Amino acid sequence: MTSGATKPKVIVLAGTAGTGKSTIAAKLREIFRTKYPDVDFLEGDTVHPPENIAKMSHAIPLTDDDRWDWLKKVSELSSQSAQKHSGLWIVTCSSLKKKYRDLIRSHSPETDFYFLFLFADRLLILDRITKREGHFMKANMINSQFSDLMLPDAAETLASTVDVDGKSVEQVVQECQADLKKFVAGN
Ligand SMILES: Nc1ncnc2c1ncn2[C@@H]1O[C@H](COP(=O)(O)OP(=O)(O)OP(=O)(O)O)[C@@H](O)[C@H]1O
Ligand SMILES: O=C(O)[C@H](O)[C@@H](O)[C@H](O)[C@H](O)CO
Repeated sequence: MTSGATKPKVIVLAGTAGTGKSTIAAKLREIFRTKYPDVDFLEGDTVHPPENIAKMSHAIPLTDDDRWDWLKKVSELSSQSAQKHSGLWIVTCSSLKKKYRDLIRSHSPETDFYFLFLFADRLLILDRITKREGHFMKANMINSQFSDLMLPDAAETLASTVDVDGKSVEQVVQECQADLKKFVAGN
């Protein structure tokens, strides 16, 4: 646990496949290292059970039941990492539905989670995923990702959405930093 009354903080880079979660997580890590030297990020995809990866590789969308244990693991591992590494951690995790975010939060109540959604229109994501090589997630999964997607509304606290359409990585990073300013500085 970190000192004082501050809870450990986890930034969850959320959104459908191909929105730039890993790209932006790596940039934010470099930025936040000036204040949190030990901060790093967990790639949520690396803790999926092999059955989930096999399903997605065969273009079979995951169900809620496929996702529960994975979401608990994402919650646990990132919360523990925040506690061990100067109080801040980053994780990439689609977190598509509100009930998934609720589970991540309630599974590690000792930690504050901020869900930062990256969002772009389906056609842009389709184009990116079609061009991306060597990833298990293929373009034929995009429709199911969008039908599960439930962006946070104004009533959901510690959550926001950055529209990435037509924006460079640098522009997206700037908007993410602005959204996270209060969360990261609030200690
Ligand atoms: N703002 C941007 N402009 C143009 N291309 C981008 C931008 N952000 C990311 N990309 C590119 O889009 C592709 C998807 O990015 P990335 O792998 O970071 O997304 P992701 O959300 O982590 O995907 P997944 O969840 O499927 O692993 C990559 O080829 C990346 O280089
Ligand atoms: O909830 C899901 O369906 C999955 O997490 C996917 O979103 C992928 O793991 C990820 O985005 C990689 O493309």
